Amino acid sequence: MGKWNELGPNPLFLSQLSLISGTSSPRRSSGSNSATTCPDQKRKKAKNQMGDHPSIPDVDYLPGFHNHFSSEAIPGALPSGQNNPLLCPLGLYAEQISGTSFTSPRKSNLRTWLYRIKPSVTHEPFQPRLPAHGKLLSEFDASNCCATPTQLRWKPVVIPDAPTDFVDGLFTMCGAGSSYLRHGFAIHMYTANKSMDNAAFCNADGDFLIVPQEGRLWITTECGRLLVSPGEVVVLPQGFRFNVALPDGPSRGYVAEIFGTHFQLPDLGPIGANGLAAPRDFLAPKAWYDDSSCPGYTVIQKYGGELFVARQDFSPFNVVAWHGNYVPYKYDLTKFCPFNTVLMDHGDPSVNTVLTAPTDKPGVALLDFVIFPPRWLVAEHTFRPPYFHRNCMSEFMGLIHGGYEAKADFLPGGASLHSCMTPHGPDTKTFEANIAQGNEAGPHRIKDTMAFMFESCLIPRICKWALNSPSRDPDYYKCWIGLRPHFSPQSGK
Ligand SMILES: O=C(O)Cc1cc(O)ccc1O
Ligand SMILES: [Fe+2]
Repeated sequence: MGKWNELGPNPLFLSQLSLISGTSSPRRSSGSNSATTCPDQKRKKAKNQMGDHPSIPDVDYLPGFHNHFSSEAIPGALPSGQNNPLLCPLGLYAEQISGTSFTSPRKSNLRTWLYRIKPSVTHEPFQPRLPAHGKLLSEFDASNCCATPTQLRWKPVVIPDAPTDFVDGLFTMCGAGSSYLRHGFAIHMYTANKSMDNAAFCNADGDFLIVPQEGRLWITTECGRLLVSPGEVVVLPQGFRFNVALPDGPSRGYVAEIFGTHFQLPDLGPIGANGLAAPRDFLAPKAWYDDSSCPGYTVIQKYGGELFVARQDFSPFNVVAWHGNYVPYKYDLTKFCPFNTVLMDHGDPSVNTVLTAPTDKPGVALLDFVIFPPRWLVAEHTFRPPYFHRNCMSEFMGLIHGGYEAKADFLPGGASLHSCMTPHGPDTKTFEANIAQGNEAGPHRIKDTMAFMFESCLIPRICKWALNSPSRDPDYYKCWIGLRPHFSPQSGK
């Protein structure tokens, strides 16, 4: 038996893993900034009162995109007038986290100053995490992946019954480039059912954009805490340590990872100064800290696609105050303000870009995050669903809930990949249904849906386990086979 079954981890492997790593019960933080011992006992009590999953306190956020924020869990914890005084207020340590090179132009420079109880460096040496995870990649070449131009679709991956946390439940689907060379992307998915125990994850390779599809994520970061529900997305920038707890248990979702750049808001061009995703709808956490000493806490670092662990005796979420513009943030997709045609023709999907990770070529994205939200379709004498097309960019799609306007059989939690120049478009059912409506179709509101696309200028290589997965739909191509000629040279139209 292998370490993994279908696209997820093998239960036997996971139980061995938790024995080896010595983790036991899900870890929640002490909550209020005062504990001096490991908060496991407190957490277990809270957990029993709440049933199987952690309770979520009310949290509020700082609005704005890439703003220069300041946040203090204790008033006066931020030094005034300088970043690293000889003695910081409250006896804290000053630590900077850089998201861009020190010398990046000011308009793209990202960094944050963290004021913490102990500095991050206070840990034992990193060791390879054993047994090897085996299903995460950040280098994509012919040795570990396959290339195929065929249209690919996957059914929703079953969430395992065996205890699986966010890290063990992550698996790469496809990607291109290299985290070492700071250019590329990876698309992962996750299925999980339990909170991370006494552990934080830290991705040295790139930024994660997480799209939960089932189950909320209660994410503790060094800047504070975020509750992320399906329908919202969260960006965890390169280098931040975070813990993912699952208040609803079974969880599934998608992750786009980008190497060498960060997400930004798209330019709006002729749309003007407003529209699409508004900066004020992006929410960063407020400072929150956990001063527990906690023997056996592990930091799991993804570095060059491999996982390493380091032990320390305290919670890494010990930042009492911070200021800067390099922060985790979340965004509620229902806040998106879509623009589109008001007369004819189907506009290109780029008009629905929420966030873009640029390359050095103007207008060419390493990775665009595009959504297909509820909206009115009003175009006259127009085929309204997505057109048939071949795109020089590659398109990975997922569905959070509802149906997708181009595909009758695309399921929430499923995925599809149409790579560079691979033909695709509406399936036979969608095409025939729209043609049958004729030119008289009135305004139509697309409702109760949220599909999305990760679109990249790089050609993705596909992980072997994704290609061979039982979740893959071998009959996907049949959705177009029924398209028949409507050609009628005598009709004049
Ligand atoms: O292929 C897809 O379904 C995504 C898509 C949607 C759309 O409205 C236009 C082009 C496109 O690639
Ligand atoms: Fe497409």
